[in-house]
Amino acid sequence: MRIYNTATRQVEEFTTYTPGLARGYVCGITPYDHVHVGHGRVYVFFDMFRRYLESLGYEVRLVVNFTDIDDKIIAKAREEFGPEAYKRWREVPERYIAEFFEVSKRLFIKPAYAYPRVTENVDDMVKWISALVEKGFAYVAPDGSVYFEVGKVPNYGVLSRQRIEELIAGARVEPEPGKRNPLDFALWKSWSPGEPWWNSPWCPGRPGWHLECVVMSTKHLGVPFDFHGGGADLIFPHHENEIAIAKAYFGVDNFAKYWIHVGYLTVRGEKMSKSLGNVITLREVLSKYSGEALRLAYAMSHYRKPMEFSFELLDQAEDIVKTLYTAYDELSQAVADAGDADRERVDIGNFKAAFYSALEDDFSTPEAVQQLYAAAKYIISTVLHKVDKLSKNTVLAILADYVKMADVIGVLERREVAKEVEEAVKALVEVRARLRSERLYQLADYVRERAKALGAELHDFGPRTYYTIRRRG
Ligand SMILES: Nc1ncnc2c1ncn2[C@@H]1O[C@H](COP(=O)(O)OP(=O)(O)OP(=O)(O)O)[C@@H](O)[C@H]1O
Ligand SMILES: [Zn+2]
Repeated sequence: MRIYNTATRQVEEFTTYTPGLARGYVCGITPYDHVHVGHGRVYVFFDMFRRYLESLGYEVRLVVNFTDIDDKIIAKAREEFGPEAYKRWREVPERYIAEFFEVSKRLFIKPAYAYPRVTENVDDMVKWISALVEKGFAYVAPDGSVYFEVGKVPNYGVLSRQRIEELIAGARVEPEPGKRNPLDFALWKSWSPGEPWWNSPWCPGRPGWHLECVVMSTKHLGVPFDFHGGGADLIFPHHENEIAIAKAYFGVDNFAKYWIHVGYLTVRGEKMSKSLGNVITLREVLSKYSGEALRLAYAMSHYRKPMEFSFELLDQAEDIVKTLYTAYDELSQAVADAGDADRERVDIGNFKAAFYSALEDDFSTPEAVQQLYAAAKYIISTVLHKVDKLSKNTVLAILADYVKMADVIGVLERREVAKEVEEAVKALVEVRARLRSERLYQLADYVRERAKALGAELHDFGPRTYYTIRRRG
């Protein structure tokens, strides 16, 4: 398969350092407020990418961190707890990390290999900084902060394709007292009154963001590893600076082979973000729509393009989810009506081929979703009508191919239905069949209406009746 690599600005063949194993790191949230639909786009993308790699046979180790100490967290704690902030600040990240896990579950995001937190890795970070100072890549400022000296690494700017001179001229980074060069960035930030702090050889303080991600990723994944990603806003300076640190520390050219960046989720063309005040939280969306509908909505845009969020898009996606379940439920029931031999040729091979080749080509989920949806509609319009002319093996093979595709996108995650519900609906189907055989059509229709009101839709295929059960929650 081929994927776009920000480091080379090219769509490249994806191969891993260790055959059969894919190791990746995604920059996690700064847990100082509710997770929003923009964040969701990044984590759902990497979950689909992971599922796709798994479908190709890879073992995937995906690490997602939490930046659980940061200026924004401190500010939020002060706002909430006033003078108590110094003691209670940890409640802020704890609350939003819990929320992240809650919505991840409802979005059917598979658990990561590890979820490292900055506050649990400060000792390692201090060791790294000492080594970087010793190697001459970092210096201690008068206030005890430690800065990384960007000019000491060759090719700074490789990822964002910028030259140091241009960056300085562009004045995109504010000069700060204590820095030798405005592009230098803090590896260790000295403590200010009222802030949380950790001990270090230089001064009490806390680590800097760029260092944190290099330490945590390489700790869990080794060096070099296969892919590193996040939202497109992280290319510069965050990922650029991660690369510079790793280059200095390990002497490797690039500590991750593929750099994968997800485009912005926008509202009226603007990036959804806290600072712009146009945030829609995942909790809000997931109180009205299924996690599967949101996954489909994300998948309907190519990951590198901006995606305009709307509730109409979610309505549309929810309808698709319903069709996907109808095809799954009814095809599962139809297996029992299939015979021993195929008297007709029916398969979903063309949808399957197009589905996988779309993903193979820079992960084109919009095309893949179309193929999955087309397969569902074909199952409903054609396969279900012909099951009595097909062998069980054929029907089972179609079902298996269909489910495998759905598993990559992460839909049909609620396919298990409680046995009691299933039995109750079956009983209604039987009663209705009896009524029809006794020509009591009005009563038969009544049963169907009641079943529908309770969340079970009955569909007739000649003498056979299949049903789909509405998923809740
Ligand atoms: N609107 C968005 N579209 C796509 N990705 C986003 C969006 N907002 C944030 N991200 C990504 O989500 C991940 C977590 O981001 P982080 O917690 O740093 O939030 P943030 O960018 O500060 O968002 P906000 O400004 O809304 O607080 C990052 O990879 C970031 O690039
Ligand atoms: Zn990061």
